Amino acid sequence: MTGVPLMAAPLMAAEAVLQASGLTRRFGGLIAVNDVSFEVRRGEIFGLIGPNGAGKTTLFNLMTGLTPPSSGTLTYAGQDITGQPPHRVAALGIGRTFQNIRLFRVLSALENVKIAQHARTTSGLISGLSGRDRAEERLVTERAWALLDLVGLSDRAGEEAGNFSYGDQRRLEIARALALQPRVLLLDEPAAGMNTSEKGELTGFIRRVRDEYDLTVMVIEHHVPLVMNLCDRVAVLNFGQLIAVGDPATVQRDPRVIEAYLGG
Ligand SMILES: Nc1ncnc2c1ncn2[C@@H]1O[C@H](COP(=O)(O)OP(=O)(O)OP(=O)(O)O)[C@@H](O)[C@H]1O
Repeated sequence: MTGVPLMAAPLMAAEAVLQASGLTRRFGGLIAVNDVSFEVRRGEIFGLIGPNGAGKTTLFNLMTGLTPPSSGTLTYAGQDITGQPPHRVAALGIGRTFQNIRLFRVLSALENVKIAQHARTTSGLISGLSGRDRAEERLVTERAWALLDLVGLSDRAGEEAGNFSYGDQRRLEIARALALQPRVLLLDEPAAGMNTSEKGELTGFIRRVRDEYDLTVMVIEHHVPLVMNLCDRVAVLNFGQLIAVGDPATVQRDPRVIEAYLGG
């Protein structure tokens, strides 16, 4: 995988955007992700569920370059991106949020989104913050407002991110991830810490973001009813192995899935 420039290729409808083939990750004697193969199709919302420690976050880390696989391959829009570092994976169009919120808590919502965008602009973070390139800075600010508007936080743009509720922080994280203009968005437990009404709004919100940005979405979520309602297809991991993939109704009836969740 050296010397070949990776280009973001145009995606066709109904094609596989992401393809994992035999993805495996060992940590010493533990196999956290074990020979996992699946594909995510363009435009779908693809859920990833499984009991604690099943390997879901490790799989996201493999897909975003944070953790290199022990074996197996990952293809994005027809290109082999196995083992690419996180910044290249992000530049190719795979964005993500994290289970543990990673906002700059003392910066405003607007500044958080602007900083994320500077990862993509020529002026960069430092000159962006000092306002050196004014034309680009104006564009970055306009885009940041548009993203805050999309996630319903434009009326709180000046507030420190650390003061926001979990729900608002998670929506701000999504705005930050979108600032990198991804085609695929991986959401790691977006409902974690949300109250009931925030959870209730999440399904409509994620669908709206998917539609407006023409995204493919992959989501890890523990709240099974939410996943079943939100996702077009669902994959289930158990002890690192993929035990089911399919539409929510079929997966929910699968005896291996029932056993994994209820312990037989
Ligand atoms: N860096 C690491 N070093 C060693 N073991 C790890 C590492 N990362 C994950 N693991 C182990 O791999 C297994 C899968 O962990 P992972 O966090 O991917 O599961 P998960 O399905 O996301 O769990 P949860 O739902 O609790 O977040 C666990 O046994 C975990 O302890």
